Amino acid sequence: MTSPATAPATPRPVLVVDFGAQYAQLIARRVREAKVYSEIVPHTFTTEQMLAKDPAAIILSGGPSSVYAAGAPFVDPALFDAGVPVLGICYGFQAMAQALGGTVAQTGAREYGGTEVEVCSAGVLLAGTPANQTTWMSHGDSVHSAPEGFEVLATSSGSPVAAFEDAGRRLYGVQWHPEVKHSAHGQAVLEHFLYEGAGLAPDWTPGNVIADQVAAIRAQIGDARVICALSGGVDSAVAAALVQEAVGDQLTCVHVDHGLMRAGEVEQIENDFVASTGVNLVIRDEKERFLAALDGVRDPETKRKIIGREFIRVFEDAQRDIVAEAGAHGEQVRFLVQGTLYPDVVESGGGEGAANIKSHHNVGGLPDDLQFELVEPLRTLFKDEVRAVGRELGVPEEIVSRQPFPGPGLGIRIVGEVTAERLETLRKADAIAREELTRAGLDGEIWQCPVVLLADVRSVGVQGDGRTYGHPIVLRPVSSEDAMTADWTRLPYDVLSVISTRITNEVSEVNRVVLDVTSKPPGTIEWE
Ligand SMILES: Nc1ncnc2c1ncn2[C@@H]1O[C@H](COP(=O)(O)OP(=O)(O)OP(=O)(O)O)[C@@H](O)[C@H]1O
Ligand SMILES: O=c1[nH]c(=O)c2[nH+]cn([C@@H]3O[C@H](COP(=O)(O)O)[C@@H](O)[C@H]3O)c2[nH]1
Ligand SMILES: NC(=O)CC[C@H](N)C(=O)O
Ligand SMILES: [Mg+2]
Repeated sequence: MTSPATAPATPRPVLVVDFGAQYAQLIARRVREAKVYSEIVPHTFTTEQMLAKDPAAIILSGGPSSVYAAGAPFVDPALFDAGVPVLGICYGFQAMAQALGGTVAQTGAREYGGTEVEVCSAGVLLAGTPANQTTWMSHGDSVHSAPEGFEVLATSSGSPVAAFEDAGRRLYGVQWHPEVKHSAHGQAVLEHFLYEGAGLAPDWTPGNVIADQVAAIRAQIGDARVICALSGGVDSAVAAALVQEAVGDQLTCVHVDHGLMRAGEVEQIENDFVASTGVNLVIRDEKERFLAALDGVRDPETKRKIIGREFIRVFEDAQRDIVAEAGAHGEQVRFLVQGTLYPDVVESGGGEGAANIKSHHNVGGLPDDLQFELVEPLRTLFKDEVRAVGRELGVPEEIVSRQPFPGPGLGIRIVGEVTAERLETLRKADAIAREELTRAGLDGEIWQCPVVLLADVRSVGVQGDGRTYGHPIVLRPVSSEDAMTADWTRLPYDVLSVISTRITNEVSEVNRVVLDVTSKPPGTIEWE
């Protein structure tokens, strides 16, 4: 092994080959967490292009295709003869099996979410992990027989071969997603591949994100003025802090009060946020504008696109006002800072070949005629990495540890048309749920808890001996590491009971409260 003194400045990367996975970036990140340097490359890279990067190992990601379908991305079998250790995950595992002479087919038993696997031989990959373990799967195809020379390590009810390895050739594969925290021993599996399988040492520590970003922001913005879209949430607060660190008072933050915020939120930003961060903040009251733009709209993607477009129109107005205030010599504000994170990009179909699940207002929902140059210092990071950066920058803990709240706000938590009355109904129900969860001391356990109004659904109830025909409220408490996957939070029944009773007593339009017990996948966190 190379001694530190002679180690090259840029270590040999572990390449993550992206087959259009929702989780490719997550794989890279788990590798970085294991203190091994990692980069993502598209599956369109040829074997020569990959080998030109002198990879220390290669990980083949999952993906939406079926390996046996016409035109599906495939792995050049020559890759497996290059002497580079390879780990295949889900689609990558199936592609590897097929390329080396194994068989892949649909079993008819699809496995989504938590799945039990039975270890038949731990090998290198599963060494030291339990004989029965819960993994996170998301697949419809399975490997039926392993290629010659491979040992089968595990099986599940829907996967005759759920993991295999050929330790001699340093080739490994798993049907489940070890990069996902819900796979009980996922990180151990990755580390076994990296340390034992590929013989790598945990000697790469991430560079100083803050120093790098501050330098990059200075280079991008120079001495120009910049506005930051500030929601009061974690991401934009940390993005604003980074930009403030880089260019100081060239920055003005703009918060859009679109009428889709929860009870008390705008006041909180106006008072607490400014007091604790000292940012220069403009709040724009745009409630009427957003309600008018959403009038009659029921389709979730249309709502998202409208909200994304109106956000930008408001920032354009804000920049005109800032210029006007600066007088005749005021220059245009060309730069717009957004707290975009990597999951927003992936879910908007921004990852190589990844499917568009929903257009996040700040990515896929942006209008085509966008005039601003975007400054997005957090675009490759995940939430917990952003929180770490925020703490390092001294952003107050009550902001850094806040639960996420989506930019389109309650607009995508009303299933059906958004109206002022429905917003009021949802705001009341949401305030009750939040108050009771906080009172029960559960905020730290929950990633977030969307409260959703099924405005187009009505059901019969009985209240005060009379018939009611009201709307249901859905509680969607989830636990998650990074919002890429999630599980429903097992809240205590007595807390659920108090929330249900209070909502049906205090919010007259609601006569039923239901609990969403779906993991992600297959559900997403928000309903729209
Ligand atoms: N009401 C708003 N006013 C101004 N900008 C907003 C508003 N809502 C969202 N944004 C912008 O859109 C970005 C994405 O929103 P998102 O909710 O993902 O991030 P956040 O609010 O900063 O953090 P969190 O995920 O913790 O809620 C924000 O970082 C911010 O730049
Ligand atoms: O700023 C945002 N703009 C959006 O358009 C948006 N849509 C979803 N979310 C948040 O993203 C995370 C993942 O949500 P989903 O599982 O619903 O995709 C969850 O934390 C959601 O609250 C959004 N945030
Ligand atoms: N998540 C994946 O990689 C899925 C692989 C393949 N599309 C299947 O359904 O089996
Ligand atoms: Mg937010």
